[in-house]
Amino acid sequence: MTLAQAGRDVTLWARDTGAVERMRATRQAERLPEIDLPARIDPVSDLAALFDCDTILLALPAQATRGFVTAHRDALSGKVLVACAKGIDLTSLTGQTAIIAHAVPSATPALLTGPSFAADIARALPTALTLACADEACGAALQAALSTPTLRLYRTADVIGAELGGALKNVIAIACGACIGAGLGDSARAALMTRGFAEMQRLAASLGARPDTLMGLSGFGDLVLTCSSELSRNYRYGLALGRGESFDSHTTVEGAATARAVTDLAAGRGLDLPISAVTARMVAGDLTPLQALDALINRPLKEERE
Ligand SMILES: NC(=O)C1=CN([C@@H]2O[C@H](COP(=O)(O)OP(=O)(O)OC[C@H]3O[C@@H](n4cnc5c(N)ncnc54)[C@H](OP(=O)(O)O)[C@@H]3O)[C@@H](O)[C@H]2O)C=CC1
Ligand SMILES: O=C(CO)COP(=O)(O)O
Repeated sequence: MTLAQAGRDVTLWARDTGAVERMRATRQAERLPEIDLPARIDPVSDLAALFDCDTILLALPAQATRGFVTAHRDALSGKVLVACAKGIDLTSLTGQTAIIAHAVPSATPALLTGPSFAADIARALPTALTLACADEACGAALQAALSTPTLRLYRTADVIGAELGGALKNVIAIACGACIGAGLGDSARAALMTRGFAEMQRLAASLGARPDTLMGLSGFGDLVLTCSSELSRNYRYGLALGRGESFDSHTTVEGAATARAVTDLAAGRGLDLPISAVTARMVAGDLTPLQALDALINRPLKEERE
């Protein structure tokens, strides 16, 4: 939307042919109601039109990326593939760019991440994001190509740090939602955000991320947004857990699978990540929010820096 508003031509592929036909007819997308699609967006359901593009932004749910890039590895060969999903793949326990590099070694993987709700960007509200690419020349070219008058991109070569920030904050957002949903208060949420951020930094460091990346838009920035806004699906899912309510199982809640992946990664590295661990157990239905609180608050006392 923002690229087309800025005068660039965009091909928008989706697998649902009915949804594509409705987009072409109404010039609106069902996921972004009441916002008109600019004329420069061309909605298509034909994969050949997608594969005509040299640069492709992949905005599938994180657990679907591996299947998609593997199924289309030949057609994606040599492309610049920009992952937009925020999650750790449960099968490989890797981030989105590693999945792309594994499935399509000739492609250049990159990542677009940071604090942003799709509806805000589509409405041309000001937004700042992180563009991560290990290939610095390609990263600079993408930064220029994808920035618009309302979307300001910052660049980094620390892809691991950027993707871990975006993935891990979703787990903490579920915990924060559960905290508020269970009536535990804003002070408790601030504690969860802060100690959750410490867990994000600990895991990211052990996987080779640069500490300053976690302090940026893709880490701290997105954590703040997702743990405090009811526009976030991860936060709303947590709210439902906290209130003991059901939640629409068709809604994409990336932190649910990533909480499990984080538990596996932490176990393999001997890391203690208690908030992520109880969140994974809440998501699995093994722990109520009050049992999770009990497990966290009664842990042995320690220094804050540990
Ligand atoms: N929405 C937002 O504000 C933001 C989202 N993101 C991230 O973007 C990613 C996608 O989120 P979002 O777009 O909101 O999710 P949605 O659930 O709204 O949309 C996912 C889209 O992916 C399609 N899809 C799912 N599986 C496949 C598949 N195997 N092959 C092809 N298409 C598939 C769905 O198609 P169908 O309708 O046919 O199921 C749907 O069009 C997530 O990782 C999210 O964290 C990041 C920042 C902001
Ligand atoms: O990543 C997002 C905001 O930056 C979107 O958050 P949700 O997936 O929780 O809706």
